[in-house]
Amino acid sequence: MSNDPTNSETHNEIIHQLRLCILEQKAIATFACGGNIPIAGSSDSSEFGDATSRSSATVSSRDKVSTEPVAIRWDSPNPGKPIGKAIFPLSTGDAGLLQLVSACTPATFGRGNEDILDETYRKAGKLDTTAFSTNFCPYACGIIDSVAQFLLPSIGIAPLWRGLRAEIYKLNVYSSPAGRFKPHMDTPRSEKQIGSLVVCLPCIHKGGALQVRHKGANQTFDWSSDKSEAPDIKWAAFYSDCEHEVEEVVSGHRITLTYNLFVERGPGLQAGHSGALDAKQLPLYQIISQMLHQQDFMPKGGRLGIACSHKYAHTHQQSIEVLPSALKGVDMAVFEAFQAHELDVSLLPVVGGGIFEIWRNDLNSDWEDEPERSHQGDDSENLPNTMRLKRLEKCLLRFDPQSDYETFADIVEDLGPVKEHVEWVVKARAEEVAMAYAAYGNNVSLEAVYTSLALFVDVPAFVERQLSA
Ligand SMILES: O=C(O)CCC(=O)C(=O)O
Ligand SMILES: [Fe+2]
Repeated sequence: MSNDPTNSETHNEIIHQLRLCILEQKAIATFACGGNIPIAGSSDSSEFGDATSRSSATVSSRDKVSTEPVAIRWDSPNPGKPIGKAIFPLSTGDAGLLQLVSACTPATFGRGNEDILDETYRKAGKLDTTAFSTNFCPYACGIIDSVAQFLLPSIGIAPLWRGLRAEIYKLNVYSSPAGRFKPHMDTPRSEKQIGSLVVCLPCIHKGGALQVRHKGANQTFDWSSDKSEAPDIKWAAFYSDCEHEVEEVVSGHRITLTYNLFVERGPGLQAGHSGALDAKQLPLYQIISQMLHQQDFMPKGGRLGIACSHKYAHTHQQSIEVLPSALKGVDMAVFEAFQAHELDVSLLPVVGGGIFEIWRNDLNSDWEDEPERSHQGDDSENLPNTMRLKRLEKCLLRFDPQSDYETFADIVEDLGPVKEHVEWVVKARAEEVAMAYAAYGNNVSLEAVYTSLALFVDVPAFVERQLSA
């Protein structure tokens, strides 16, 4: 047996169990959900709206959920008729439909830091929110409540920012032939953005399935419809760091409203009683309990590292404020399971190029207070960690004109590794590490970029552990 207690068999077995449990949670975690809402009056439609999780479980509402026909009004280029109007469901050939389609302008997308119009990558029409209005409300028909349940489950730590707010973003039309949007991530518009919602208005079309992917798993939302079906509204929501694409539309027009989803302070959570889920029921909770009870597991204490499954929108000022409440799905579950044992858990950006380096800091500490120093020459190895984080934050703002760094490798080379021992339970894959801004986004954003985070758990020495359960 090894003399080094951190390499004991028990230690290794516990790390192994933790890893298996976290990976299993990641593999079954929800990253997208969707449903349908009948239009009031189309009584032969399925009676209830439903929301479908990744495991295909169907959640039906007891109360009939339906919505009024959806009106869209838009600024029309026709001087004789400056406001256009269409009421959905619409049928192919409807004059209002053709006017709406022709009022749209071509939709662009973000590639690197450029706004691109390339119809081989994205062929769609768009109206900005300044150019249209609608009576459709995703709150009134229960979509936002369903999305919050699937994508923002609240557990026990009384996060203040666990409400969900939807902000309408665009009206899009994907028409045959060739309407499509190839793989991309949705560009975050602030550090509070957690997801995207797409609402498909009833208009007959074929093709145009939305594919959403995360960690090798795929969910398909195919809203093709024909005359034999009662018209309804279809919707899907997903974490916006998930890669997704709209396949080619082969006939008709696929008309959507898109919304950005933000975490906000939620009423009811402020009192600290979210209560929806019990952290003690999380599978990971028991394994952590066993871990803490083992005398030869980190007897002198130590630090565990667990790479997050999702990427997070990062801005200079506010990301510190919103995390951990903006944690997505499985990342929140892992966070909660450790927090429920009253362990210190911090969330830090992870940077690496083959090796993994951590820019260590307590995100709550005021690193802006650190005195400025000159960083010339090779002094960067000696920088205090607070300075490293400060400089990293600057670099993460890729569009910051002050930043001298051209590539991520430059930053790593300049700042050098932080030599702190971390026992990695789950490592980030090299290609996922650091400034994981999407090469293809649905827009160019100067406000926020995606970054990779890891959870770091400080395990106290055995004699200091508070062993309850
Ligand atoms: O229409 C859809 O299903 C998704 C559209 C999309 O990905 C986007 O607008 O960014
Ligand atoms: Fe998108």
